[in-house]
Amino acid sequence: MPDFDVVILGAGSAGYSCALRAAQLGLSVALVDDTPVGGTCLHRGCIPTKAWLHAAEVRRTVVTAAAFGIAATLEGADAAGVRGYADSVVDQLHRGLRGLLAGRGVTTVAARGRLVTDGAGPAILADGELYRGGAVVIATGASPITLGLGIDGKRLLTSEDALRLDTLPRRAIVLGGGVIGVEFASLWRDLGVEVVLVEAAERLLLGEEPGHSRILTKELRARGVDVRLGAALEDVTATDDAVTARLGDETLTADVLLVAVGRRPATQGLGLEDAGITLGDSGHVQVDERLRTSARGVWAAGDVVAGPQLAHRGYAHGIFLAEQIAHLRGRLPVRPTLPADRDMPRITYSSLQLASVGLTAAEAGQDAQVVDYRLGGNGRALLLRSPGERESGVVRLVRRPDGPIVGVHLIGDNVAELVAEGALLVGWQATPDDVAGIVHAHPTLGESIAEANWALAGRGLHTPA
Ligand SMILES: Cc1cc2nc3c(=O)[nH]c(=O)nc-3n(C[C@H](O)[C@H](O)[C@H](O)COP(=O)(O)OP(=O)(O)OC[C@H]3O[C@@H](n4cnc5c(N)ncnc54)[C@H](O)[C@@H]3O)c2cc1C
Ligand SMILES: NC(=O)c1ccc[n+]([C@@H]2O[C@H](COP(=O)([O-])OP(=O)(O)OC[C@H]3O[C@@H](n4cnc5c(N)ncnc54)[C@H](O)[C@@H]3O)[C@@H](O)[C@H]2O)c1
Repeated sequence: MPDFDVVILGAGSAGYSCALRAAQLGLSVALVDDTPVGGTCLHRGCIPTKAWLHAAEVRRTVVTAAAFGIAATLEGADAAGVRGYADSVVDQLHRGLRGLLAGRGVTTVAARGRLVTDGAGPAILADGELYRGGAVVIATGASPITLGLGIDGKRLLTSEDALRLDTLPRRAIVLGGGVIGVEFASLWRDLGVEVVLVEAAERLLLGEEPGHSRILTKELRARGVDVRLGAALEDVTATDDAVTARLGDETLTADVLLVAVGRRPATQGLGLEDAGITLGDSGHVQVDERLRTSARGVWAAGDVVAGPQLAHRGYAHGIFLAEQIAHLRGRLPVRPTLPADRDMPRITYSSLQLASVGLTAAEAGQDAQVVDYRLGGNGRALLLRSPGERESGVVRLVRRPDGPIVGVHLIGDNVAELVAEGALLVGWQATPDDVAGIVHAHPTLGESIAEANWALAGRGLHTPA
């Protein structure tokens, strides 16, 4: 095999974005993965879960149609049908990605790989072939923590199994009230499943504003999810017929139990330590501020690097590394900048949705200025709720004293689409006065950001004096 400018191990969000950008900058690239290009996000994560969430929302729309004056009868929800819909979206994106990689001349290698180093520098060994790179990027992602629970894909599930079910469970236990647990609890409930959501901490979604966690918990409970906080499951047993688990004095019985207690970096068995790469206690690859590992010529990107595990962070890492490597080879005059983890927007696509970027009020400190604008005052937000549903949501802006906006925290229907404006406000370090003159169309959810800005600037329009 010829040498490449860049050899990338792992074709997920981080690896393939690095490949595409590097090829665009004129570098020769090999991309090694033993699964279809696109990684977790495309095949087992973001896209299929959002398809299931959307299908669940369609079912809920039918169930609540009468409240809008529309007569509709629900005949059922078909797991195979939802899977078919999810697969069709994944397939289309996968075909597009393969075409893009081929079109840019990226050499894709369908094989499991490992890092080797010798006197000639780093290389990836895959299928008995050595792919040597001027730069090697480790982007092998993460895999579910299973707590030794004996995942069987039928009764005891990871999120990947939950996306491949042939039939919907009647009853489900979801272990873990982080992003994956909350998204599955929400979508399964909307598909008619009885759900118990068990979280060890005292609230759901620990990284989010505590008040927003409370609103979400209340909303999930109102929709029938049995949310247990500060709770520990013991004695989990799966049989052919059911799964049981002890929760305090109670025994819970369900058709399936989803384990969603976090994901650990996939860094074992890759030859990393033999090649001189230092791993942290959590198994993450240790990198410096430019994503350099401790082995010369080897870089790391995405979920293998400690920090928020998000597809768009993977893209940001991949693009940054491609530009960094091109810069070092004199192909790009500008030295790129790595976006900070703090500026990564975060979204939980449950119903209600949570979306945020930047610092929470507590992180911003005691002297931070905080405004909460209730979406009950926003016409578009009210149109999206069924008549009679009380909680519309909240927009919270956090500002340094008379300084820039450092945090945007949203909860409500469809607020995920608003977080892009939040990312602009926080990323550009805008003050409320900087943006007070920008007109937002009516009636849109975006007006709620304008209202919250005006309130911070001391000139709220539709807010109490
Ligand atoms: C259920 C679920 C839902 C999610 N939803 C969202 C969401 O809505 N938004 C969001 O931003 N993030 C979401 N995520 C997180 C997101 O999927 C990850 O942050 C993202 O995929 C990380 O990209 P990556 O490139 O670092 O790793 P991955 O996408 O995991 O890619 C790593 C690749 O490396 C390959 N690989 C590993 N070892 C080897 C080896 N030895 N040889 C060859 N190939 C190897 C793997 O096969 C894989 O294809 C979700 C995750 C899950 C599990
Ligand atoms: N919409 C999105 O962006 C999205 C969607 C899904 C996943 N993801 C990414 O995937 C990663 C993994 O998600 P996750 O939800 O598995 O992990 P997580 O770390 O977000 O949440 C895990 C939760 O499980 C709880 N927990 C841990 N051990 C427990 C136990 N024994 N009993 C009960 N609760 C326990 C933790 O307190 C925590 O709240 C996340 O970091 C996230 O960034 C993102």
